[in-house]
Amino acid sequence: MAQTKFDRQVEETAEALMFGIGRFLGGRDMDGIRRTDATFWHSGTRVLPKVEGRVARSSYRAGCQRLTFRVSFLSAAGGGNSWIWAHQDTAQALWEDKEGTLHALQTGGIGAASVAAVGGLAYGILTRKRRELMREWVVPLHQALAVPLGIAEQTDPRRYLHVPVNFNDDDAAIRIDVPAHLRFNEDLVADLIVKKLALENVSFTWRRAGKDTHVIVKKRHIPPKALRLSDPGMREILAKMPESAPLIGLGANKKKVSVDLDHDSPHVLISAGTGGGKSTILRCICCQFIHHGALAYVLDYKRISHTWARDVPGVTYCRDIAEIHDALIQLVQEGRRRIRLAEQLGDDVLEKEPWRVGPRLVILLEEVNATMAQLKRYWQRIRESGDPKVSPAIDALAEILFMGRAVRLHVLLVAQSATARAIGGPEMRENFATRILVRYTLNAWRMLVPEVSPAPAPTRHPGRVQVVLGGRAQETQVLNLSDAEAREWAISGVHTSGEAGPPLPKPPTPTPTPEPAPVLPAPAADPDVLTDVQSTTPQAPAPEPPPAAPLAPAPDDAVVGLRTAQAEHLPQLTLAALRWARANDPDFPASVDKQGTELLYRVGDLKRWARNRPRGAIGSTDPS
Ligand SMILES: Nc1ncnc2c1ncn2[C@@H]1O[C@H](COP(=O)(O)OP(=O)(O)OP(=O)(O)O)[C@@H](O)[C@H]1O
Repeated sequence: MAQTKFDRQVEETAEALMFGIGRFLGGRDMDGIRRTDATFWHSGTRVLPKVEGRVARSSYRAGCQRLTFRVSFLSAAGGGNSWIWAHQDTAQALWEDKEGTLHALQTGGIGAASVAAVGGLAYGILTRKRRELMREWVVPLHQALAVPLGIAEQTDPRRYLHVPVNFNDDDAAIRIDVPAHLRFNEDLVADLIVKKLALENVSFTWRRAGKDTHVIVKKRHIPPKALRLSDPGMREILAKMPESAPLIGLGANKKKVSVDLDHDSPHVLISAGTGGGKSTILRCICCQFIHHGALAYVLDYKRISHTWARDVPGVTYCRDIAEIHDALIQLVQEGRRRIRLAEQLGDDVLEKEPWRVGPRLVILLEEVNATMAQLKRYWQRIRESGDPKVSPAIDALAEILFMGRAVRLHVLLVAQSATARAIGGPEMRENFATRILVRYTLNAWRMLVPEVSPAPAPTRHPGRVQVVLGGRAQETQVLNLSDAEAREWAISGVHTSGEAGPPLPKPPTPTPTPEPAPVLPAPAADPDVLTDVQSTTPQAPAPEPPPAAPLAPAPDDAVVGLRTAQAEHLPQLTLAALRWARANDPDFPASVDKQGTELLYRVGDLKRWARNRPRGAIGSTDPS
């Protein structure tokens, strides 16, 4: 007898029901399509060939996990129904008192929404790094590896790319599950991993046997974990570094990493978040320059970043904004003088005797973001009608940065966030061919080092930095000199031994700025110091300057005892405070003469000390 249409429908429905129950119990996708290589007992790792469209995460779960979830869900739903059934009276009461129920639901809803919002925010913050890892490294790596490995592109990268958040740390291990058929080019895959994760000096350990095929990627030849002057051979390495190329630290394979100001880049940019080790880097570089006879200008608006440089011969420490302003203007004048001199000397002479333009001048500019803002504010305060709007000190810095290596003026600039605006425009950043980045964000990297992409993952390892030069980033462990070591290294060089190198000028004393300060402060206290720094005649490296005609001493050059100084120049301080400071403050100026038993001091020195002294600290000399 022929089957009726109704019979066929019944049969088809029964068949579909049977399959549905089978898929439900087998933990398979309910539409019957097998999308991943998951089995009942094992989770899947990749999407099967020819599967189209997005694959849900649940498709990767093992069948037994999905079955457990389904049964639990049904039990919960059944439980809800049975609660209503068992509590019919309560349910009815809620239904009858609709307003009360709605009110309770509203209040509860607001509470639940608040909890959800706070939870969502916390989740967002806690998973920020992981999301960044996925977006910046894991997904791009997957896009590069999918085809060479023969893995479907819809595959969830997390299933086979096991990349830890801090994968650039020394002991991190990256594991990549590869297809067991091994029909792929291992060299190509390894190359893509290195490129896409911006790795350097890594080892690959392949496991090819059996089902669990994978490769483990680890760093090898890592830079030293820490680097101190007391480490074996370090002093010798430091002593052998060329005068123009101080050591920054050691890279992988103990490779020396340095910056050559004569050949690589005349200026250096250091970009780091707070506590990233900026002062340590500057200390390390700067003390080596001073060791070789350079003059250093520390422009430190934070006042205490480089206590090691206190009283080191050849160092001018400018702490307050008036001093920094004056110093920059003085330095640009010196730069212009050197340009003229370089023109006279000609390239041939300079090639052989670059020191002819004068000793190397190294300018440490700390916290450029804050200092620039302060320089602007200072200029607005002291500027008079007819003066230019832009601070001449900011202009001076820009000019120095454009002066080039021949004038031997070098800026080591530190920025927490080296935005173009902070350092005076995007073109200014181009003057820093060498950039040292520490604890950077990816945005900072893209802004400062667009030529190196992708960015190497930052690490929190103390003293570990990326030194970028010529389109290449080198991971480097910075030499960590203590204050005492830096000081000792700085003063153990030509400044004190009087060895080779140009004769040392007296470091310029920036003009103390009276209130109101002068409009365009000339380097009044010592106007010719920088212009005296070097002979302008090619034949004589160290001629004695002709004896200058005696000048009437400027008011700040007057020499007085403490009592007179307090009464006439420092009325804001008490005599007791001055005496206390003389006994306790290491920055208190040295006496220049004696009258009977009374020590005499230069007025300018006392005024400068008074402006820079720590305020309000315990044991402060501040009378207020
Ligand atoms: N090369 C290094 N080796 C080991 N530890 C280092 C190194 N550089 C910095 N550190 C550690 O980081 C700390 C902060 O360093 P440093 O003072 O140089 O940072 P900073 O960026 O100047 O800080 P701040 O922003 O507070 O001025 C140091 O006390 C030290 O513990």
